[in-house]
Amino acid sequence: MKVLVIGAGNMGLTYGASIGQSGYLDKEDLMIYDKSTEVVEKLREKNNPNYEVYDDLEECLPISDIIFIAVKPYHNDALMEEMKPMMNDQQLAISIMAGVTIETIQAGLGIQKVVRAMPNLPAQVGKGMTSYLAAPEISRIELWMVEDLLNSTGKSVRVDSEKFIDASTGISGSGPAYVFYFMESMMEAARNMGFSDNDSKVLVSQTFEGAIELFNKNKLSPKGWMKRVASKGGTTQAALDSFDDNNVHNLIREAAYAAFNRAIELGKPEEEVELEK
Ligand SMILES: NC(=O)C1=CN([C@@H]2O[C@H](COP(=O)(O)OP(=O)(O)OC[C@H]3O[C@@H](n4cnc5c(N)ncnc54)[C@H](O)[C@@H]3O)[C@@H](O)[C@H]2O)C=CC1
Ligand SMILES: O=C(O)[C@@H]1CCC=N1
Repeated sequence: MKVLVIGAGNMGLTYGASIGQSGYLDKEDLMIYDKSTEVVEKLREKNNPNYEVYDDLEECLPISDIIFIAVKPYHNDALMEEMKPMMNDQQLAISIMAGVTIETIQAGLGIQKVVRAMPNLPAQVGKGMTSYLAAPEISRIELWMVEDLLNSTGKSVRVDSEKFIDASTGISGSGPAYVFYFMESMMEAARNMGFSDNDSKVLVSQTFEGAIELFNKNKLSPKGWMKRVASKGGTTQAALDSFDDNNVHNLIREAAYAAFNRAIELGKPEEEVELEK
């Protein structure tokens, strides 16, 4: 089996590295292609032992069995136009592009076997969360292979409609940025209180790490944990009351819905949406 990753950016390189390290494939069976000469040159300099780097789609696409599409959604139309004449109906495409529907990819590539997946950036450290949906034309055996590839980056959950891919984009896909937003705000508060940059970073990152570990080791809900931290009339309660007074809970929910809605918008035909290029 030969796997091709198209787009050697944040996510494409993550799949290259994770699948490569998983040992599923020999070096010549894992290929990465990018249309940017600069990106390809840099990658070749690094000489990764787990995959081959290509700068010509005609050399790598026709020989691939599974193709990851990891370019930005607004580059998809041009890419699919280039790919279509070289595709055959036995090939299987896995798209990780936000918003782009299975139907769009099937029509754009002229194939039926399409998986739409939504990973997230912690995939880079093997802690990714991916939701995915497979077209009915994909066999059970092919689905196992897809799952193995996706799970090389962390955990995955299979969903039964595209709505849940867009919804998970608003939760786990974009979610790491919400966590970083929170971290940035706490680090800024620490710096304002007089801590050095480094101490602010350690105070905040260890707090996040500890809280997540507690959460994962116990069945207590986040609300339950909040109660354990907060003493009656104490400091935590003062902070939580400030969150409530400022409606932070609803603001976070609204932000997640903004991402969900944007994912739906990205899936509409280009003329209906003003895309940022
Ligand atoms: N960054 C993230 O946290 C996540 C991104 N995604 C999705 O992953 C996709 C890729 O995102 P990133 O890796 O962040 O983007 P990126 O900008 O880091 O990488 C995209 C790469 O695609 C290449 N490219 C563009 N057009 C091409 C073409 N026609 N042929 C070959 N290569 C081409 C670019 O040169 C670039 O190296 C997006 O569709 C995004 O929606 C999904 C989940 C999380
Ligand atoms: O911001 C984006 O559109 C992509 C999808 C999820 C994370 N990054």
